[in-house]
Amino acid sequence: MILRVEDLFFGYGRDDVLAHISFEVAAGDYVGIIGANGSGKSTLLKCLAGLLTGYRGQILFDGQPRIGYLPQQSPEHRSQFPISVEEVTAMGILALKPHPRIYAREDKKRVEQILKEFGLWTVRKRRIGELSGGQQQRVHLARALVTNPQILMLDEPTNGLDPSFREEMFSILARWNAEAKTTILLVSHELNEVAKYAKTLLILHRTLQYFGPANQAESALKEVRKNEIF
Ligand SMILES: Nc1ncnc2c1ncn2[C@@H]1O[C@H](COP(=O)(O)OP(=O)(O)OP(=O)(O)O)[C@@H](O)[C@H]1O
Repeated sequence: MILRVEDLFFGYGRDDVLAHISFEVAAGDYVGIIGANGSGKSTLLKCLAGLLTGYRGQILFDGQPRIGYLPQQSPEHRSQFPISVEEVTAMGILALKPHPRIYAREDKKRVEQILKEFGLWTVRKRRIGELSGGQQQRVHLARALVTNPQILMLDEPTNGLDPSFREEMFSILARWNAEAKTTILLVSHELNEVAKYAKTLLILHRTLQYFGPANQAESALKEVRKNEIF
């Protein structure tokens, strides 16, 4: 068990967006989080990533795992910030360091390694905003993975990407899950891909509708499809 959630409640205002959420994630699992628009998926992920406080209930990790987080981005929010691919990736490492944030030789090596792995080495000096949407998302993923996190949380990472980049994103995640044993929590609307790659499904609609093996989620998935919430 790497993560346990016990009777989680969260509301932005008076009404709860999440209620009575309890589940346990085993180390090395790949959890697909699905549900209708507004069902609380991003909110749940932000609570788990430590970005939202003020929830009730418990979110317990085994030890202090490094967490990689990829926020939701829409194509119209692509970065115009004048920062290079290499700098964005290095920020993944620097963000974890205490002040003063010294960029050591081994950090530079690690950044080089991940940029090469993600096919970004040749564009490392380019401003991130000059890249295609798919390439930008690859940079964000490299930034989230450069510290070898034990848990990777992603909020609709294929949003706005064309099918070839979508497929690439799903296979990169599957490879990290299989080889590096990275535990993955993925919010996605790509129901077919999630059902194909995730080992566990979490279906949310303010409360937990289903949490269990993806290959036994047939009737829960039928319900989701019947209600045309995708
Ligand atoms: N910062 C916020 N302040 C107030 N309400 C919010 C905020 N963020 C989300 N909400 C509300 O909380 C509810 C759940 O939103 P959330 O973004 O978690 O859903 P979601 O399942 O991720 O939706 P989508 O699939 O559309 O991304 C929605 O009713 C939304 O309007």
